[in-house]
Amino acid sequence: MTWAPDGGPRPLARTAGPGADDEPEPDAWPGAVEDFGGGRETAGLPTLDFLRLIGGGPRGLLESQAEERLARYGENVLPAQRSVSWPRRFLRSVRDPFTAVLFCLALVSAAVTAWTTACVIMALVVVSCVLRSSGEYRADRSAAALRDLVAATATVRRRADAGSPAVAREVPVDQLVPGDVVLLGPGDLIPADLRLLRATGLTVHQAALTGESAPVAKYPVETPALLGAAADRGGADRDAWPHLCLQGSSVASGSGTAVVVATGERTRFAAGLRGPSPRRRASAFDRSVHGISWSLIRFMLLTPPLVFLADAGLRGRGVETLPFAVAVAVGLTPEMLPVVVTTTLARGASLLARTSEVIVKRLPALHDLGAMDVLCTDKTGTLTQDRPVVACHVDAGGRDDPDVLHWAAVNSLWTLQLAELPMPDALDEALLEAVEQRGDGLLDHYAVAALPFDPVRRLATAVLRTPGGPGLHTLVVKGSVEAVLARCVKRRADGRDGELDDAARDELLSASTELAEQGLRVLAVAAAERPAKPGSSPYAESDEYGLTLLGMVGLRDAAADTAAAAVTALTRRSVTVKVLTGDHPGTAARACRDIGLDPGEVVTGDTVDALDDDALAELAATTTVFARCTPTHKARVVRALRAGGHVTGFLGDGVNDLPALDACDVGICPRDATAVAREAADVVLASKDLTAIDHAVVAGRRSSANIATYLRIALSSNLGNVIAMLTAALLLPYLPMLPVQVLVQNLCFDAAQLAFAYDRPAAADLARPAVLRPRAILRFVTGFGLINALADIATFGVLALSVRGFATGDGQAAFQSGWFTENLLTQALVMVLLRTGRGVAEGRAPGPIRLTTSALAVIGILLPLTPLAPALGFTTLPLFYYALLAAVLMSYGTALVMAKTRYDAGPVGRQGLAGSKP
Ligand SMILES: Nc1ncnc2c1ncn2[C@@H]1O[C@H](COP(=O)(O)OP(=O)(O)OP(=O)(O)O)[C@@H](O)[C@H]1O
Repeated sequence: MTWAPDGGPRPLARTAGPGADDEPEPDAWPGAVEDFGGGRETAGLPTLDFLRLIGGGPRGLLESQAEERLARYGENVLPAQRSVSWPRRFLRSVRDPFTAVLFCLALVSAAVTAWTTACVIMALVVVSCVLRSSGEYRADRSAAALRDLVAATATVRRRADAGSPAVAREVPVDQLVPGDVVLLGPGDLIPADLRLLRATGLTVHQAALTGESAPVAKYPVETPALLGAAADRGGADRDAWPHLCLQGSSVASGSGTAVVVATGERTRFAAGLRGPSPRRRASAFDRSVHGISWSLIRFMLLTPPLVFLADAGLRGRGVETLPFAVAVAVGLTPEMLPVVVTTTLARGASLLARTSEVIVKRLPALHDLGAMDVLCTDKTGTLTQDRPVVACHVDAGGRDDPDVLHWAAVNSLWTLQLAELPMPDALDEALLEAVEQRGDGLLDHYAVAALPFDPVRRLATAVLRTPGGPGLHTLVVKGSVEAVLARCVKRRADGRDGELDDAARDELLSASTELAEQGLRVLAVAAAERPAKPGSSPYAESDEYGLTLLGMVGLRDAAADTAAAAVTALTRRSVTVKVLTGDHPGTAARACRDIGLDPGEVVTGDTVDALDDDALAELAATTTVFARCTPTHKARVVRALRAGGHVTGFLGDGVNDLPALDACDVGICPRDATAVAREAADVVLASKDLTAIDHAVVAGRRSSANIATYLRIALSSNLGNVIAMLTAALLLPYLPMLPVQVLVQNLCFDAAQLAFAYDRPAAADLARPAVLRPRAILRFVTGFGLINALADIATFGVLALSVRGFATGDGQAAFQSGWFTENLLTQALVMVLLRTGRGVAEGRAPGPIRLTTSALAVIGILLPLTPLAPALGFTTLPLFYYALLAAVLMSYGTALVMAKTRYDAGPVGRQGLAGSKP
């Protein structure tokens, strides 16, 4: 990394574009270019020619020009953010694997001319797709509305009219137009395709474009010779061109001023979106819900051939049983799972936004919040207020020395001034404020170059013209004690410079630890005077050597008001909180103690570097605080925790948290986080109150519990029915239910179960991480499926007693009607009794559940008595049957309650949704 004195056209230097003085008026350059796509010809033009071509200038557009261009080129919105049309939405839901399997089963039925079965299955497909697309439409709309609340903004320079000065102001990113001049600082998203006019130590993350994880240096290129070289290096690949910053990347460090060359769908990022979308890492949601779905689909596909073979082998039936076999497979399918999942998550997310101001940007993240058992968080700005106040300033001998504060503030002032950062860092602001209060003049110095703070190097440097020393430059460096000390050879104590031997270094390190243990953030300040470099040779990192340590500044940053309450609440919910910070181990440990979190033994980034992935996973499981972490360390710890089987969340607000936010299962950030953190996070906390995370966790668990309830009840009931149906099919000379009856029953049960999206789960389900584990669900389904099958088989007995001609074909319609009624009634019973939230504390079932279970029971009893009955092959039943059926239902209900009580007290039940690990 290099930087330059006195602003010349050099890499990473504060390099001036065409100055404000020689800037022609915008009207002299009519916006004549239709294609701002940054093609090679335009990107290869010298800056001034390019600005002329696009009708812009470094002082920014006039507001009227910006309006015109907005009308002409449209909003700066990516095609993927536009709303999806209804036909596309419908087609997308058809692509769901459950729907695809149903579709295949309908085709099989049509192939054997079982038209009624085929039609009913198709009706099921259409109902499920319509419900799913409309659910998704509502979910997308509310998610988009929620996302708008945290929409990104960009800092642009615009003028009210030709005579007015340029004013930097925030505009929503979608209002940016070609020719706008944008200011960039650390943590900013690159809001469109940009060409740099100036840059200071600018590096960008462009992993989304190139997959390259390390930040890449960017700088303006103006002279034809340099431009030619850059173009040759970059070739057709514009990501590699140093003077172009492309949408989809973000600022890692430094600052810059750039002109917008392409917006919306003309950006390179938008072009990439037209191809296959990049795969997101598999989250906890993908692993559980998708895992369960695929196990079921395999099971469903196996069922028709098995039923068909059993019927053919044991009863000698032929191809006529195929529609029945298909109907049984359909009966086994929880085809409403996607609808229940979407409705449950969307409802949870919108409730959360209304009640706790938590914005869930990606719906499955709500499930992942509920499943999260470890929350990693950074310290500054999340657990602390990020409003530091200077508490002390000492020289390298430990004596109070205002000069140290003075030089630290000089460094802050000039790194901010030269870097033209849109927003100052809180530490720099605190230093400047402290000096201002003392009435100390900082402008006696004139800086020639600066390298703003970089969280990886943990240093910021300003180069000043040495007052009264012509031909001399003074480097003023501030940063973490370790980073600064490593570049020092002397120390200044009591106004005198002395050698810095190993003993003195150790002494200084322990002095900084002492300050840190008092909860202070510590900055070391150093300086060096040396001959000025000639204008053409830029300063580089390698110039930060041979410094004299001036001393240290301690700053106090109080704990965030609600941090302690949030940690207590999360611990109570069995979520382990871990802190990953770039700060000093002592400061981190003290900050933890201040909020009631035992820091244990603090591990530093150096230790992380020394461990392989397995060893790190082991250490991460038992460590509470990782300090002196670079962004890469934070991401490695998060990945290690995930590899160790933990569903891991990350709460962070800065550019140094970006890799960790990308690596975790669910990324969370506060609303005033940097734009890039807001973009990367799945969940945004809109209020300052950190306990909102606890509310979000509860909402996630509630959603998962409701999805689990649906799965357990749908699958156990379906399994019981299928077992009983197969038994009956093998014993009876006719089918126990006509295919159409199986499908109607299935449709009614599916519709009733949509109410589970509105259920209120048991308090115990909200106390632990809610991971949907296929094995735990399967055990439940097998046990309760068998009880259900027994109830069905008992109904055979009842039917055998009450229906005349039961064993011969004469009683077929009555048998099938009786069994249909029993099926719907047992399903209603199961829905009420197997819900988790039916304890005294939870009160009555919510309205939608009461309504749909009642409707299910009423349809079960009345449908065989309605005019529709003959069309469906039903007939009326003797009253005696109903009396016996009541007895079966009572016994079944009692058996269910007893089994459920035993299950809840057993090892799997006690673990709640989590069950055993898959
Ligand atoms: N503006 C700055 N100028 C110079 N040094 C800084 C500046 N900001 C932070 N530092 C130093 O760099 C260290 C690491 O800072 P970094 O921003 O990576 O982490 P943090 O903000 O302290 O913690 P967290 O990771 O919890 O947000 C700090 O402890 C401090 O010594």
